[in-house]
Amino acid sequence: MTTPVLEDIDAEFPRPARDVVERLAKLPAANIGDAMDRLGVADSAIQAVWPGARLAGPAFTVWTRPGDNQGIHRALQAARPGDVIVVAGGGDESRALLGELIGERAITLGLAGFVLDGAARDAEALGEIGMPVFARAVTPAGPYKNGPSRLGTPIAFGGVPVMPGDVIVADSDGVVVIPREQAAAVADAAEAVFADETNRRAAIIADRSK
Ligand SMILES: O=C([O-])CC(=O)C(=O)O
Ligand SMILES: [Mg+2]
Repeated sequence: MTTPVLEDIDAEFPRPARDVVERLAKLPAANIGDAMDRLGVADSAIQAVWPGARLAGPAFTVWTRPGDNQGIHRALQAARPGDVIVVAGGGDESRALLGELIGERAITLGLAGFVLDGAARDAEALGEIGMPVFARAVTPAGPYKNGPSRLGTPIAFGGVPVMPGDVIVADSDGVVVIPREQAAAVADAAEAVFADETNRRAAIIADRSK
């Protein structure tokens, strides 16, 4: 399989409408999962590496050899502001694929954040700079940088298929993947779930004081 050249990925990257991403960004991942028949939820072992991290944006997909971050360095040259870099890293927990240096570069580029089917490091510093990162583990062990890697291809992420341009939403419950073609319909359905749960919660609280 050949690797598409970076310029082609940037030109052809099928990103979703920005307003749909903004609507999904306001919703809990749990409500979005419920709105997709409770599917599209990545492995629950993939969690925020600092408390309160959340992100939403179009997926810029990376496949990498486990424990190797060449693909992330390449992605930093091709991703656009607002993108979420989604890394299929084989579930490796032994080597951190990124830390605060890559986090700082992502801030410069205006990226929304990273979700890793692999590990991260420098978790405290990532929290201090406010760069959202979701990972399977944290470890001080650093990555190799030799590849191979692939950008902009379909990947499996935490057991969920991800195409470039699918919408990623992640919060303190974990990571959900919304297929790009369904994003507007899922936003409608998830807003309805959120409204219903808000009303039911208010009713539970009202009952308490009776
Ligand atoms: O050294 C690396 O490639 C990963 C790392 O810790 C950083 O990005 O800060
Ligand atoms: Mg570091």
